[in-house]
Amino acid sequence: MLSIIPGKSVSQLDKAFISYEGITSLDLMERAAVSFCNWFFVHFPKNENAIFIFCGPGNNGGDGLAIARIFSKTTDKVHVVYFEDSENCSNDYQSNFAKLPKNISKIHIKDFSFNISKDDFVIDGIFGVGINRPLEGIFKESIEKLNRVEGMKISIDIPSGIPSDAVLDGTCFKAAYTVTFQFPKLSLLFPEHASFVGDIHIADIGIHDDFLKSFSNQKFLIRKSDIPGLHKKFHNFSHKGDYGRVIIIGGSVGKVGAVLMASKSALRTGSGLVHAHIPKGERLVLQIAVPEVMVFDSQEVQDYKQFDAMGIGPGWGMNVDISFYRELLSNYNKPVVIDADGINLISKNPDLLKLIPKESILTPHIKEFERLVGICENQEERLRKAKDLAKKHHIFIVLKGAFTCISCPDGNQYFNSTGNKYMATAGSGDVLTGMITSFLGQGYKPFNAAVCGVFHHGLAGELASVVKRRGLIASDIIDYIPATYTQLDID
Ligand SMILES: NC(=O)C1=CN([C@@H]2O[C@H](COP(=O)(O)OP(=O)(O)OC[C@H]3O[C@@H](n4cnc5c(N)ncnc54)[C@H](OP(=O)(O)O)[C@@H]3O)[C@@H](O)[C@H]2O)[C@@H](O)CC1
Ligand SMILES: Nc1ncnc2c1ncn2[C@@H]1O[C@H](COP(=O)(O)OP(=O)(O)O)[C@@H](O)[C@H]1O
Ligand SMILES: [K+]
Repeated sequence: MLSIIPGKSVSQLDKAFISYEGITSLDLMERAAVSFCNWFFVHFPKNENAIFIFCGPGNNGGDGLAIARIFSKTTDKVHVVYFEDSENCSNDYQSNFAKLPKNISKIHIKDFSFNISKDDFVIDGIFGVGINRPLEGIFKESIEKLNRVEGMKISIDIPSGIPSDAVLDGTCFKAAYTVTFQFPKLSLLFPEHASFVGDIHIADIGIHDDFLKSFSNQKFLIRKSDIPGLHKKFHNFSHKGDYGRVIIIGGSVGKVGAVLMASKSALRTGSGLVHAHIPKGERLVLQIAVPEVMVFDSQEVQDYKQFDAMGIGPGWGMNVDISFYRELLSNYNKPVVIDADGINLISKNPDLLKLIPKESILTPHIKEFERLVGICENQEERLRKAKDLAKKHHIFIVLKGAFTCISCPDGNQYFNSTGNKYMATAGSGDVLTGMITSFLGQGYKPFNAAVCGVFHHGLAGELASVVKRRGLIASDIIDYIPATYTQLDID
Protein backbone atom coordinates (compact mmCIF):
# COMPACT_ATOMS: atom_id res chain seq x y z
CA MET A 1 0.00 0.00 0.00
CA LEU A 2 1.26 3.46 -0.82
CA SER A 3 1.52 5.74 2.23
CA ILE A 4 -0.16 9.13 1.97
CA ILE A 5 1.94 11.63 3.92
CA PRO A 6 0.36 14.75 5.44
CA GLY A 7 1.57 18.00 3.85
CA LYS A 8 3.08 19.25 7.08
CA SER A 9 5.43 16.24 7.18
CA VAL A 10 6.66 16.55 3.58
CA SER A 11 9.59 18.81 4.43
CA GLN A 12 10.73 16.39 7.19
CA LEU A 13 10.37 13.54 4.71
CA ASP A 14 12.49 15.46 2.19
CA LYS A 15 15.20 16.18 4.75
CA ALA A 16 15.38 12.60 5.98
CA PHE A 17 15.35 11.18 2.47
CA ILE A 18 18.07 13.39 1.01
CA SER A 19 20.34 12.66 3.96
CA TYR A 20 19.65 8.91 3.57
CA GLU A 21 20.34 9.01 -0.19
CA GLY A 22 23.31 11.36 0.12
CA ILE A 23 21.79 13.84 -2.35
CA THR A 24 20.82 17.50 -2.08
CA SER A 25 17.33 18.99 -2.00
CA LEU A 26 18.15 20.48 -5.41
CA ASP A 27 18.79 16.95 -6.73
CA LEU A 28 15.39 15.88 -5.44
CA MET A 29 13.78 18.86 -7.12
CA GLU A 30 15.51 17.85 -10.35
CA ARG A 31 14.11 14.33 -10.03
CA ALA A 32 10.66 15.82 -9.56
CA ALA A 33 11.06 18.00 -12.65
CA VAL A 34 12.37 15.10 -14.78
CA SER A 35 9.53 12.88 -13.64
CA PHE A 36 7.00 15.60 -14.50
CA CYS A 37 8.53 16.09 -17.97
CA ASN A 38 8.61 12.34 -18.65
CA TRP A 39 4.87 12.24 -18.03
CA PHE A 40 4.36 15.34 -20.19
CA PHE A 41 6.33 14.00 -23.17
CA VAL A 42 4.32 10.76 -23.13
CA HIS A 43 1.01 12.63 -22.92
CA PHE A 44 1.78 15.38 -25.38
CA PRO A 45 4.39 13.89 -27.72
CA LYS A 46 3.88 16.30 -30.60
CA ASN A 47 3.67 19.57 -28.76
CA GLU A 48 4.57 22.66 -30.80
CA ASN A 49 2.64 25.18 -28.74
CA ALA A 50 3.68 27.75 -26.20
CA ILE A 51 4.21 26.60 -22.61
CA PHE A 52 3.53 29.16 -19.87
CA ILE A 53 4.90 28.12 -16.50
CA PHE A 54 3.66 30.10 -13.49
CA CYS A 55 6.10 29.98 -10.61
CA GLY A 56 5.31 30.93 -7.01
CA PRO A 57 8.02 31.78 -4.44
CA GLY A 58 8.51 28.34 -2.84
CA ASN A 59 9.77 24.97 -4.01
CA ASN A 60 6.67 24.40 -6.13
CA GLY A 61 7.85 27.40 -8.14
CA GLY A 62 11.35 25.90 -8.08
CA ASP A 63 9.95 22.74 -9.67
CA GLY A 64 8.36 24.96 -12.33
CA LEU A 65 11.71 26.58 -13.15
CA ALA A 66 13.50 23.23 -13.43
CA ILE A 67 10.69 21.99 -15.69
CA ALA A 68 11.05 25.13 -17.83
CA ARG A 69 14.78 24.42 -18.27
CA ILE A 70 14.10 20.83 -19.37
CA PHE A 71 11.40 21.91 -21.83
CA SER A 72 13.71 24.57 -23.28
CA LYS A 73 15.94 21.81 -24.67
CA THR A 74 13.24 20.91 -27.18
CA THR A 75 11.36 24.17 -27.75
CA ASP A 76 11.92 27.94 -27.75
CA LYS A 77 8.34 28.60 -26.74
CA VAL A 78 8.77 28.38 -22.97
CA HIS A 79 7.69 31.36 -20.87
CA VAL A 80 8.29 31.63 -17.14
CA VAL A 81 5.85 33.91 -15.34
CA TYR A 82 7.10 34.71 -11.83
CA PHE A 83 5.58 36.42 -8.80
CA GLU A 84 8.55 37.40 -6.64
CA ASP A 85 12.12 38.49 -7.28
CA SER A 86 14.38 35.51 -6.99
CA GLU A 87 16.17 36.73 -3.85
CA ASN A 88 12.84 36.58 -1.95
CA CYS A 89 12.24 32.98 -2.93
CA SER A 90 13.31 29.57 -1.55
CA ASN A 91 16.96 28.52 -1.96
CA ASP A 92 16.25 25.86 -4.55
CA TYR A 93 14.04 28.30 -6.44
CA GLN A 94 16.99 30.72 -6.57
CA SER A 95 19.39 28.02 -7.84
CA ASN A 96 16.98 27.03 -10.60
CA PHE A 97 16.25 30.62 -11.52
CA ALA A 98 19.98 31.21 -11.99
CA LYS A 99 20.16 28.17 -14.28
CA LEU A 100 17.39 29.32 -16.66
CA PRO A 101 18.76 29.39 -20.22
CA LYS A 102 18.47 32.45 -22.45
CA ASN A 103 15.88 31.01 -24.80
CA ILE A 104 13.26 31.14 -22.02
CA SER A 105 11.35 34.39 -21.70
CA LYS A 106 10.84 35.61 -18.12
CA ILE A 107 7.93 37.90 -17.30
CA HIS A 108 6.78 39.29 -13.97
CA ILE A 109 3.11 38.48 -13.40
CA LYS A 110 2.27 42.20 -13.25
CA ASP A 111 3.51 42.59 -16.84
CA PHE A 112 1.81 39.48 -18.16
CA SER A 113 -1.05 40.00 -20.63
CA PHE A 114 -2.82 36.64 -20.13
CA ASN A 115 -2.86 36.26 -23.88
CA ILE A 116 -3.01 32.47 -23.95
CA SER A 117 -4.59 30.46 -26.76
CA LYS A 118 -6.48 27.23 -26.42
CA ASP A 119 -3.62 25.08 -27.72
CA ASP A 120 -1.07 26.55 -25.30
CA PHE A 121 -0.06 24.92 -22.04
CA VAL A 122 -0.57 26.55 -18.66
CA ILE A 123 1.58 24.94 -16.00
CA ASP A 124 0.78 25.77 -12.40
CA GLY A 125 3.81 25.87 -10.12
CA ILE A 126 2.41 28.64 -7.92
CA PHE A 127 1.89 26.79 -4.63
CA GLY A 128 2.34 23.21 -3.57
CA VAL A 129 2.01 21.55 -0.19
CA GLY A 130 3.47 24.64 1.51
CA ILE A 131 0.31 26.71 1.10
CA ASN A 132 -0.77 27.87 4.55
CA ARG A 133 -3.64 30.35 4.01
CA PRO A 134 -6.32 31.20 1.43
CA LEU A 135 -5.10 33.06 -1.64
CA GLU A 136 -5.25 36.83 -1.73
CA GLY A 137 -4.01 39.75 -3.83
CA ILE A 138 -1.99 39.07 -6.95
CA PHE A 139 -2.11 35.27 -6.43
CA LYS A 140 -5.90 35.21 -6.20
CA GLU A 141 -6.38 37.62 -9.11
CA SER A 142 -3.95 35.77 -11.39
CA ILE A 143 -5.44 32.37 -10.69
CA GLU A 144 -8.92 33.71 -11.32
CA LYS A 145 -7.71 35.06 -14.67
CA LEU A 146 -5.99 31.76 -15.51
CA ASN A 147 -9.22 29.92 -14.76
CA ARG A 148 -10.93 32.04 -17.40
CA VAL A 149 -8.39 31.52 -20.21
CA GLU A 150 -8.41 28.45 -22.43
CA GLY A 151 -5.38 26.21 -22.71
CA MET A 152 -4.29 22.84 -21.39
CA LYS A 153 -3.89 23.31 -17.64
CA ILE A 154 -1.58 21.15 -15.60
CA SER A 155 -0.76 21.48 -11.91
CA ILE A 156 2.57 20.55 -10.40
CA ASP A 157 2.04 18.42 -7.27
CA ILE A 158 -1.34 19.95 -6.31
CA PRO A 159 -3.59 22.64 -7.82
CA SER A 160 -2.53 25.93 -6.26
CA GLY A 161 -4.99 26.92 -3.58
CA ILE A 162 -5.93 23.49 -2.21
CA PRO A 163 -4.38 22.73 1.18
CA SER A 164 -2.83 19.27 1.07
CA ASP A 165 -5.02 17.69 3.78
CA ALA A 166 -8.07 19.89 4.11
CA VAL A 167 -10.92 21.32 2.08
CA LEU A 168 -10.35 24.37 -0.11
CA ASP A 169 -11.25 27.76 1.28
CA GLY A 170 -11.42 30.37 -1.48
CA THR A 171 -9.76 30.40 -4.90
CA CYS A 172 -7.97 27.54 -6.62
CA PHE A 173 -6.36 26.82 -9.99
CA LYS A 174 -8.53 24.53 -12.14
CA ALA A 175 -6.34 21.82 -13.62
CA ALA A 176 -7.14 19.26 -16.29
CA TYR A 177 -4.26 17.13 -14.93
CA THR A 178 -2.42 17.07 -11.64
CA VAL A 179 1.01 15.47 -11.66
CA THR A 180 1.66 14.78 -7.99
CA PHE A 181 4.98 13.61 -6.58
CA GLN A 182 5.42 10.13 -5.09
CA PHE A 183 2.03 9.86 -3.38
CA PRO A 184 -1.36 11.54 -3.85
CA LYS A 185 -1.91 14.39 -1.43
CA LEU A 186 -4.97 13.51 0.66
CA SER A 187 -7.10 16.43 -0.50
CA LEU A 188 -6.74 15.35 -4.16
CA LEU A 189 -9.08 12.48 -3.20
CA PHE A 190 -11.90 14.70 -1.86
CA PRO A 191 -15.12 15.04 -3.92
CA GLU A 192 -15.16 18.77 -3.11
CA HIS A 193 -12.06 19.18 -5.29
CA ALA A 194 -13.28 17.23 -8.32
CA SER A 195 -13.48 20.30 -10.56
CA PHE A 196 -9.95 21.50 -9.67
CA VAL A 197 -7.85 18.36 -9.71
CA GLY A 198 -8.65 16.74 -13.07
CA ASP A 199 -6.90 13.44 -13.80
CA ILE A 200 -4.26 12.51 -11.25
CA HIS A 201 -0.89 11.08 -12.20
CA ILE A 202 1.57 9.96 -9.51
CA ALA A 203 5.13 10.79 -10.61
CA ASP A 204 7.84 8.65 -9.05
CA ILE A 205 10.77 10.58 -7.56
CA GLY A 206 12.47 7.54 -6.07
CA ILE A 207 11.33 7.69 -2.43
CA HIS A 208 10.63 4.04 -1.68
CA ASP A 209 7.58 2.73 0.17
CA ASP A 210 9.38 1.65 3.35
CA PHE A 211 10.79 5.11 3.72
CA LEU A 212 7.41 6.75 3.17
CA LYS A 213 5.78 4.45 5.73
CA SER A 214 7.69 6.00 8.62
CA PHE A 215 6.02 9.37 7.88
CA SER A 216 2.56 7.94 7.27
CA ASN A 217 -0.50 9.12 9.10
CA GLN A 218 -2.49 5.86 8.85
CA LYS A 219 -3.65 6.73 5.32
CA PHE A 220 -2.82 4.62 2.27
CA LEU A 221 -3.62 4.26 -1.42
CA ILE A 222 -4.48 0.75 -2.65
CA ARG A 223 -2.51 -0.10 -5.78
CA LYS A 224 -2.68 -2.92 -8.29
CA SER A 225 0.50 -4.51 -6.93
CA ASP A 226 -1.11 -4.86 -3.47
CA ILE A 227 -3.93 -7.10 -4.65
CA PRO A 228 -2.51 -10.49 -5.71
CA GLY A 229 -0.94 -11.03 -2.26
CA LEU A 230 -4.31 -10.59 -0.55
CA HIS A 231 -5.97 -13.38 -2.54
CA LYS A 232 -6.41 -16.93 -1.28
CA LYS A 233 -4.98 -19.75 -3.32
CA PHE A 234 -7.22 -22.73 -4.08
CA HIS A 235 -5.75 -26.12 -4.93
CA ASN A 236 -6.65 -28.32 -7.90
CA PHE A 237 -8.89 -30.58 -5.84
CA SER A 238 -11.02 -27.78 -4.38
CA HIS A 239 -14.78 -28.28 -4.49
CA LYS A 240 -17.67 -25.83 -4.32
CA GLY A 241 -17.76 -25.99 -0.50
CA ASP A 242 -14.23 -24.54 -0.40
CA TYR A 243 -15.45 -21.48 -2.28
CA GLY A 244 -18.04 -20.74 0.36
CA ARG A 245 -21.79 -20.77 0.91
CA VAL A 246 -23.19 -17.27 1.06
CA ILE A 247 -26.61 -15.66 1.37
CA ILE A 248 -27.87 -12.28 0.24
CA ILE A 249 -30.74 -11.03 2.37
CA GLY A 250 -32.84 -8.22 0.95
CA GLY A 251 -35.38 -7.40 -1.75
CA SER A 252 -38.86 -5.98 -1.51
CA VAL A 253 -41.71 -5.53 -3.98
CA GLY A 254 -40.17 -3.89 -7.06
CA LYS A 255 -36.63 -4.12 -5.70
CA VAL A 256 -35.74 -7.77 -6.11
CA GLY A 257 -33.27 -6.72 -8.81
CA ALA A 258 -30.86 -5.52 -6.12
CA VAL A 259 -30.65 -9.04 -4.65
CA LEU A 260 -30.40 -10.47 -8.14
CA MET A 261 -27.37 -8.31 -8.93
CA ALA A 262 -25.66 -8.94 -5.60
CA SER A 263 -26.19 -12.71 -5.92
CA LYS A 264 -24.97 -12.85 -9.50
CA SER A 265 -21.93 -10.79 -8.54
CA ALA A 266 -21.14 -13.21 -5.73
CA LEU A 267 -21.25 -16.08 -8.22
CA ARG A 268 -19.03 -14.22 -10.70
CA THR A 269 -16.57 -13.39 -7.90
CA GLY A 270 -16.19 -17.10 -7.26
CA SER A 271 -18.64 -18.21 -4.55
CA GLY A 272 -19.39 -21.93 -4.61
CA LEU A 273 -23.01 -21.69 -3.46
CA VAL A 274 -25.15 -18.57 -3.49
CA HIS A 275 -28.50 -18.27 -1.75
CA ALA A 276 -30.94 -15.40 -1.79
CA HIS A 277 -33.45 -14.57 0.89
CA ILE A 278 -36.29 -12.44 -0.51
CA PRO A 279 -39.94 -11.78 0.40
CA LYS A 280 -42.49 -14.47 -0.31
CA GLY A 281 -43.99 -14.33 -3.79
CA GLU A 282 -40.96 -12.78 -5.49
CA ARG A 283 -39.04 -16.00 -5.98
CA LEU A 284 -39.88 -16.84 -9.59
CA VAL A 285 -38.34 -13.73 -11.13
CA LEU A 286 -35.02 -14.27 -9.45
CA GLN A 287 -34.93 -17.97 -10.18
CA ILE A 288 -35.55 -17.40 -13.89
CA ALA A 289 -33.01 -14.59 -14.14
CA VAL A 290 -30.18 -16.41 -12.33
CA PRO A 291 -30.83 -20.15 -12.21
CA GLU A 292 -27.57 -20.78 -10.31
CA VAL A 293 -28.94 -19.01 -7.22
CA MET A 294 -30.99 -20.88 -4.59
CA VAL A 295 -33.89 -18.75 -3.46
CA PHE A 296 -35.58 -18.80 -0.04
CA ASP A 297 -38.18 -16.83 1.75
CA SER A 298 -37.90 -15.99 5.43
CA GLN A 299 -39.92 -18.97 6.70
CA GLU A 300 -37.66 -21.43 4.93
CA VAL A 301 -34.26 -20.62 6.44
CA GLN A 302 -33.89 -22.43 9.76
CA ASP A 303 -30.32 -21.64 10.60
CA TYR A 304 -28.34 -18.71 9.25
CA LYS A 305 -25.16 -20.02 10.86
CA GLN A 306 -24.87 -22.55 8.02
CA PHE A 307 -23.73 -19.70 5.76
CA ASP A 308 -20.07 -18.70 5.58
CA ALA A 309 -21.05 -15.08 4.92
CA MET A 310 -24.14 -12.91 4.66
CA GLY A 311 -24.76 -9.76 2.63
CA ILE A 312 -27.63 -7.83 4.19
CA GLY A 313 -29.68 -4.98 2.80
CA PRO A 314 -29.80 -4.65 -1.03
CA GLY A 315 -33.31 -3.52 -2.00
CA TRP A 316 -34.65 -4.50 1.43
CA GLY A 317 -36.86 -1.42 1.93
CA MET A 318 -37.67 0.03 5.34
CA ASN A 319 -40.69 -2.19 6.07
CA VAL A 320 -38.57 -4.91 7.54
CA ASP A 321 -39.49 -6.86 10.65
CA ILE A 322 -36.90 -5.25 12.90
CA SER A 323 -36.99 -8.09 15.43
CA PHE A 324 -35.92 -10.44 12.64
CA TYR A 325 -32.98 -8.14 11.84
CA ARG A 326 -32.09 -7.83 15.53
CA GLU A 327 -32.06 -11.61 15.95
CA LEU A 328 -30.11 -12.10 12.75
CA LEU A 329 -27.32 -9.80 13.95
CA SER A 330 -27.39 -11.14 17.50
CA ASN A 331 -27.20 -14.80 16.61
CA TYR A 332 -24.72 -14.77 13.76
CA ASN A 333 -21.23 -14.72 15.17
CA LYS A 334 -19.17 -14.10 12.02
CA PRO A 335 -18.55 -10.83 10.16
CA VAL A 336 -21.33 -9.79 7.77
CA VAL A 337 -21.64 -7.25 4.96
CA ILE A 338 -24.31 -4.58 5.46
CA ASP A 339 -25.40 -2.24 2.67
CA ALA A 340 -28.20 0.10 1.60
CA ASP A 341 -31.41 -0.38 3.65
CA GLY A 342 -29.49 -2.68 5.98
CA ILE A 343 -27.61 0.52 6.94
CA ASN A 344 -30.66 2.80 6.80
CA LEU A 345 -32.47 0.51 9.24
CA ILE A 346 -29.55 0.81 11.66
CA SER A 347 -29.76 4.61 11.36
CA LYS A 348 -33.43 4.42 12.34
CA ASN A 349 -32.74 1.89 15.11
CA PRO A 350 -29.32 2.85 16.48
CA ASP A 351 -29.43 0.15 19.17
CA LEU A 352 -28.65 -2.29 16.32
CA LEU A 353 -25.15 -0.83 15.98
CA LYS A 354 -23.82 -2.67 18.98
CA LEU A 355 -25.27 -5.96 17.73
CA ILE A 356 -23.22 -5.90 14.53
CA PRO A 357 -20.70 -8.76 14.68
CA LYS A 358 -17.11 -7.54 15.13
CA GLU A 359 -15.13 -7.03 11.91
CA SER A 360 -18.30 -6.70 9.84
CA ILE A 361 -18.18 -4.50 6.74
CA LEU A 362 -20.63 -1.63 6.22
CA THR A 363 -20.72 -0.17 2.69
CA PRO A 364 -22.55 3.18 2.79
CA HIS A 365 -22.53 5.81 0.07
CA ILE A 366 -22.27 9.37 1.38
CA LYS A 367 -26.00 9.80 2.05
CA GLU A 368 -26.34 6.46 3.84
CA PHE A 369 -23.26 7.32 5.87
CA GLU A 370 -24.65 10.70 6.92
CA ARG A 371 -27.96 9.10 7.95
CA LEU A 372 -25.85 7.01 10.29
CA VAL A 373 -23.52 9.66 11.75
CA GLY A 374 -25.28 12.97 11.03
CA ILE A 375 -24.77 15.56 8.29
CA CYS A 376 -21.10 16.32 7.66
CA GLU A 377 -19.70 19.60 6.40
CA ASN A 378 -17.26 17.98 4.01
CA GLN A 379 -15.18 14.89 3.22
CA GLU A 380 -12.65 15.74 5.91
CA GLU A 381 -15.38 15.43 8.54
CA ARG A 382 -16.78 12.29 6.92
CA LEU A 383 -13.38 10.62 7.01
CA ARG A 384 -12.92 11.58 10.64
CA LYS A 385 -16.33 10.21 11.60
CA ALA A 386 -15.81 7.03 9.57
CA LYS A 387 -12.55 6.41 11.40
CA ASP A 388 -14.19 6.97 14.81
CA LEU A 389 -17.14 4.70 13.98
CA ALA A 390 -14.88 1.90 12.73
CA LYS A 391 -12.73 2.10 15.85
CA LYS A 392 -15.63 2.38 18.29
CA HIS A 393 -17.59 -0.61 16.97
CA HIS A 394 -14.66 -2.62 15.68
CA ILE A 395 -16.06 -2.72 12.15
CA PHE A 396 -14.94 -1.73 8.64
CA ILE A 397 -16.63 1.25 7.00
CA VAL A 398 -16.42 1.29 3.21
CA LEU A 399 -17.36 4.87 2.34
CA LYS A 400 -18.22 4.61 -1.36
CA GLY A 401 -17.62 7.09 -4.15
CA ALA A 402 -14.64 8.03 -6.28
CA PHE A 403 -11.61 6.91 -4.21
CA THR A 404 -13.77 4.76 -1.91
CA CYS A 405 -12.25 4.80 1.57
CA ILE A 406 -12.04 1.73 3.80
CA SER A 407 -11.79 2.76 7.48
CA CYS A 408 -10.50 -0.04 9.69
CA PRO A 409 -10.92 -0.81 13.40
CA ASP A 410 -7.21 0.00 13.97
CA GLY A 411 -7.67 3.54 12.63
CA ASN A 412 -6.01 2.94 9.25
CA GLN A 413 -7.77 4.27 6.14
CA TYR A 414 -7.26 2.83 2.66
CA PHE A 415 -8.30 4.65 -0.52
CA ASN A 416 -9.20 2.73 -3.65
CA SER A 417 -7.56 3.68 -6.94
CA THR A 418 -9.85 1.91 -9.42
CA GLY A 419 -13.26 2.87 -10.81
CA ASN A 420 -14.59 5.79 -12.78
CA LYS A 421 -17.52 8.13 -13.24
CA TYR A 422 -19.38 5.71 -15.50
CA MET A 423 -19.98 3.52 -12.44
CA ALA A 424 -22.31 6.10 -10.94
CA THR A 425 -25.37 4.10 -12.01
CA ALA A 426 -28.19 2.29 -10.20
CA GLY A 427 -27.18 -1.06 -8.78
CA SER A 428 -23.44 -0.62 -8.86
CA GLY A 429 -23.36 -0.67 -5.06
CA ASP A 430 -25.33 -3.95 -5.03
CA VAL A 431 -22.61 -5.46 -7.19
CA LEU A 432 -20.00 -4.42 -4.64
CA THR A 433 -22.03 -5.99 -1.80
CA GLY A 434 -22.15 -9.28 -3.68
CA MET A 435 -18.41 -9.19 -4.34
CA ILE A 436 -17.32 -8.45 -0.76
CA THR A 437 -19.78 -11.05 0.58
CA SER A 438 -18.34 -13.56 -1.83
CA PHE A 439 -14.74 -12.95 -0.70
CA LEU A 440 -15.79 -13.21 2.97
CA GLY A 441 -17.55 -16.50 2.20
CA GLN A 442 -14.44 -17.80 0.44
CA GLY A 443 -12.64 -17.43 3.76
CA TYR A 444 -10.85 -14.11 3.19
CA LYS A 445 -10.11 -12.01 6.27
CA PRO A 446 -12.58 -9.08 6.38
CA PHE A 447 -9.86 -6.55 5.54
CA ASN A 448 -8.74 -8.56 2.50
CA ALA A 449 -12.36 -9.10 1.43
CA ALA A 450 -13.06 -5.35 1.59
CA VAL A 451 -9.87 -4.36 -0.25
CA CYS A 452 -10.19 -7.02 -2.95
CA GLY A 453 -13.90 -6.20 -3.26
CA VAL A 454 -13.48 -2.49 -3.91
CA PHE A 455 -10.43 -2.93 -6.13
CA HIS A 456 -11.93 -5.66 -8.37
CA HIS A 457 -15.26 -3.82 -8.47
CA GLY A 458 -13.60 -0.61 -9.70
CA LEU A 459 -11.47 -2.53 -12.17
CA ALA A 460 -14.52 -4.39 -13.55
CA GLY A 461 -16.19 -0.99 -14.01
CA GLU A 462 -13.15 0.38 -15.82
CA LEU A 463 -12.99 -2.62 -18.16
CA ALA A 464 -16.71 -2.48 -18.88
CA SER A 465 -16.63 1.26 -19.55
CA VAL A 466 -14.06 0.92 -22.33
CA VAL A 467 -16.92 0.00 -24.64
CA LYS A 468 -19.98 1.05 -22.67
CA ARG A 469 -18.98 4.56 -21.54
CA ARG A 470 -22.08 6.50 -20.43
CA GLY A 471 -24.21 3.56 -21.39
CA LEU A 472 -22.68 1.38 -18.68
CA ILE A 473 -25.18 -0.34 -16.38
CA ALA A 474 -24.51 -2.34 -13.23
CA SER A 475 -24.99 -5.67 -15.04
CA ASP A 476 -22.06 -4.74 -17.29
CA ILE A 477 -19.84 -4.48 -14.21
CA ILE A 478 -20.90 -8.01 -13.25
CA ASP A 479 -20.04 -9.30 -16.73
CA TYR A 480 -16.50 -7.96 -16.39
CA ILE A 481 -15.74 -9.36 -12.91
CA PRO A 482 -14.10 -12.51 -14.39
CA ALA A 483 -11.83 -10.35 -16.59
CA THR A 484 -10.41 -8.68 -13.46
CA TYR A 485 -8.84 -12.01 -12.46
CA THR A 486 -7.19 -12.20 -15.88
CA GLN A 487 -5.95 -8.60 -15.62
CA LEU A 488 -4.39 -9.27 -12.22
CA ASP A 489 -3.13 -12.71 -13.24
CA ILE A 490 -5.01 -14.44 -10.41
CA ASP A 491 -5.59 -18.14 -10.83
N1 LIG B 1 9.13 15.26 -1.47
C1 LIG B 1 8.42 16.04 -2.24
O1 LIG B 1 7.22 15.85 -2.28
C2 LIG B 1 9.05 17.10 -3.04
C3 LIG B 1 8.43 18.36 -3.16
N2 LIG B 1 8.85 19.29 -4.01
C4 LIG B 1 8.05 20.49 -4.25
O2 LIG B 1 8.06 21.35 -3.16
C5 LIG B 1 6.75 21.82 -2.91
C6 LIG B 1 6.62 22.36 -1.54
O3 LIG B 1 7.45 23.46 -1.49
P1 LIG B 1 7.40 24.52 -0.30
O4 LIG B 1 7.38 23.81 1.00
O5 LIG B 1 8.48 25.48 -0.53
O6 LIG B 1 5.97 25.17 -0.47
P2 LIG B 1 5.23 25.95 -1.67
O7 LIG B 1 3.89 25.36 -1.75
O8 LIG B 1 6.03 26.08 -2.87
O9 LIG B 1 5.01 27.44 -1.09
C7 LIG B 1 5.55 27.89 0.06
C8 LIG B 1 5.77 29.37 -0.09
O10 LIG B 1 4.55 30.04 -0.30
C9 LIG B 1 4.28 31.00 0.75
N3 LIG B 1 2.85 30.93 0.97
C10 LIG B 1 2.11 29.90 1.46
N4 LIG B 1 0.80 30.15 1.34
C11 LIG B 1 0.69 31.37 0.74
C12 LIG B 1 -0.40 32.18 0.34
N5 LIG B 1 -1.66 31.77 0.50
N6 LIG B 1 -0.14 33.36 -0.22
C13 LIG B 1 1.12 33.78 -0.41
N7 LIG B 1 2.20 33.05 -0.07
C14 LIG B 1 1.99 31.88 0.51
C15 LIG B 1 5.18 30.59 1.87
O11 LIG B 1 5.71 31.68 2.56
P3 LIG B 1 5.07 32.40 3.82
O12 LIG B 1 4.41 33.60 3.25
O13 LIG B 1 4.12 31.48 4.50
O14 LIG B 1 6.23 32.75 4.66
C16 LIG B 1 6.37 29.96 1.10
O15 LIG B 1 7.23 30.97 0.64
C17 LIG B 1 5.92 20.61 -3.22
O16 LIG B 1 4.56 20.90 -3.38
C18 LIG B 1 6.59 20.15 -4.49
O17 LIG B 1 6.10 20.87 -5.61
C19 LIG B 1 9.94 18.96 -4.93
O18 LIG B 1 10.65 20.08 -5.30
C20 LIG B 1 10.92 17.98 -4.37
C21 LIG B 1 10.31 16.81 -3.72
N1 LIG C 1 -17.24 8.75 -9.93
C1 LIG C 1 -16.98 7.51 -9.48
N2 LIG C 1 -15.72 7.02 -9.54
C2 LIG C 1 -15.47 5.78 -9.07
N3 LIG C 1 -16.40 4.94 -8.54
C3 LIG C 1 -17.64 5.39 -8.47
C4 LIG C 1 -18.01 6.69 -8.93
N4 LIG C 1 -19.33 6.85 -8.71
C5 LIG C 1 -19.77 5.69 -8.14
N5 LIG C 1 -18.76 4.81 -8.01
C6 LIG C 1 -18.85 3.48 -7.39
O1 LIG C 1 -20.09 2.89 -7.73
C7 LIG C 1 -20.72 2.33 -6.57
C8 LIG C 1 -22.05 3.06 -6.34
O2 LIG C 1 -22.66 2.55 -5.22
P1 LIG C 1 -24.07 3.08 -4.67
O3 LIG C 1 -24.02 4.57 -4.59
O4 LIG C 1 -24.40 2.32 -3.46
O5 LIG C 1 -25.02 2.69 -5.87
P2 LIG C 1 -26.45 1.99 -5.84
O6 LIG C 1 -27.12 2.45 -4.58
O7 LIG C 1 -27.12 2.52 -7.05
O8 LIG C 1 -26.21 0.55 -5.90
C9 LIG C 1 -19.73 2.49 -5.43
O9 LIG C 1 -18.97 1.32 -5.28
C10 LIG C 1 -18.86 3.64 -5.88
O10 LIG C 1 -17.56 3.58 -5.33
K1 LIG D 1 0.81 23.79 -7.95
